Amino acid sequence: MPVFAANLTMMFNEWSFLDRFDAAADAGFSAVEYLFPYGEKSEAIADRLTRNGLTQALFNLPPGDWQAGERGMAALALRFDDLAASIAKGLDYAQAVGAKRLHLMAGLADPNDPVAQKAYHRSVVYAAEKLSECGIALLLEPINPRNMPGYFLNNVDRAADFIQGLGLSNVKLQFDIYHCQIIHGDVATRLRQLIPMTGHVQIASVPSRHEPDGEELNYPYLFNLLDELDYQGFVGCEYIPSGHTLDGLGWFKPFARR
Ligand SMILES: O=C(O)C(=O)CO
Repeated sequence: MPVFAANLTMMFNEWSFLDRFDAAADAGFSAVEYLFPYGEKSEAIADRLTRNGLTQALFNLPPGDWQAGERGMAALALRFDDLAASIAKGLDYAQAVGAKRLHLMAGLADPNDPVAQKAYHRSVVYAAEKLSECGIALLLEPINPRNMPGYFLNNVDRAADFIQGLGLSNVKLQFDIYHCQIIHGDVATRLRQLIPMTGHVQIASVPSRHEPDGEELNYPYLFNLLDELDYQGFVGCEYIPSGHTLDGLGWFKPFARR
């Protein structure tokens, strides 16, 4: 049975950020993820996790200036020093909250630009080494160009080739089924091929990015497939509830911790 992590950036927005941990646990989740923890003290997050018996599945390393439109720095050759500092900050948080997976965002850059490709390679190798010293996996996530126009890592197959070519044991694919369906389709076949290198899965309906219980993907089939493939990681619920978060959790009832 998949283990679901509530995405506290998108779900439980009816509560303040720290109270979302309590709300997710009350709703039966045993794990959480979110984009960024950096607006809170790591001790406060660690306290919410402990009191609720929650596992911190994943979060993102700092992405540069998000408000100004940055979406990561890994492919930006001129931002390497900022990237190195951001990895140190992310690692401090990860160790405080016990996270074993961190997502490195690539940034906005042309995927065919050799300068960006070289910068991305350098950044990923550097980040992988720093994270491996702490026993943490580095996740790379292809994101569809409709949600994030101009994003460097916008193709699942290219990301998989890149990870395979690197051959670093702690670098893993973040397989967001929503993004994969929009970019390529053929999700089940890609899951079968790529599950050995997949360190985290995320879900949402397509095209609306709502609860995984309608529209063009058959999630019950895909959840069974993850079991059949013996996927041992978390499944992050990175979806925008279509109404109140709790009203949309019917799909989750059979999986909820009691
Ligand atoms: O936009 C997304 O899908 C992300 O997970 C960004 O980290």
